[in-house]
Amino acid sequence: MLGLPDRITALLFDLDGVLTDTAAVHAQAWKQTFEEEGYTFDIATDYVLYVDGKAREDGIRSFLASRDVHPPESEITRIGTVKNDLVLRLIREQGVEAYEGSRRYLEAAKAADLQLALVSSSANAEEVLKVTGMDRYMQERVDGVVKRELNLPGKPAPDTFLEAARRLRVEPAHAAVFEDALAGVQAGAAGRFGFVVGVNRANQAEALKASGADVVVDDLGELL
Ligand SMILES: O=P(O)(O)OC[C@H]1O[C@@H](O)[C@H](O)[C@@H](O)[C@@H]1O
Repeated sequence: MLGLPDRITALLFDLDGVLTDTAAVHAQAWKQTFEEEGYTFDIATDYVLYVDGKAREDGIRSFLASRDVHPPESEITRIGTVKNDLVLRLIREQGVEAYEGSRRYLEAAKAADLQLALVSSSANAEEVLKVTGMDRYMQERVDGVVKRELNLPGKPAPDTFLEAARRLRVEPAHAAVFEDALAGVQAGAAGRFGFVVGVNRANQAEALKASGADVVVDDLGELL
């Protein structure tokens, strides 16, 4: 059913790039922020490898470490605030669109009585989910704010996905993970979830497979 093995009863969705087109906005905001800080920043490599899918501070730490820069926490927080102000401004200016295929998929999953949860690294997930009206599909939300409150390690660690499964009272083996970021697919594989769907929005089907995706699609509508 829905392109998933029969054992799957719960679906855990990433947000930016899986349900909404906000991944590109985040990438653009990170590029502008790091370039203003004096670094070269390539979306196809730097964003994909070091920042995509990770919590804000983890992304900053990981990108700067790739340049052998290891700043104090105050500096990480400062850069994070600059980027967040920018991404919120871009989102306000450009608006947020939910992918039509994803909306249809959520609708079908609800109709099939599957359990649904959102698992996003973003501290802005609640707002983004709400403006698209997709919050009504989700029984649970483990986002960047919850991650901070519970002090959970972020993606590529599996902990945020495991927390969502725990809240839905489902074993990881019976839950499927939907992710567009390499760090997110790695988290799904590390948590031994029953199925990992890689959503290829950035021409990286092979890398998603190599990171642990069981199947790779360009759009969730393909699974219907
Ligand atoms: O800075 P935020 O909104 O808390 O988001 C953190 C991360 O959230 C992820 O969903 C995005 O893929 C990243 O690009 C982003 O950096």
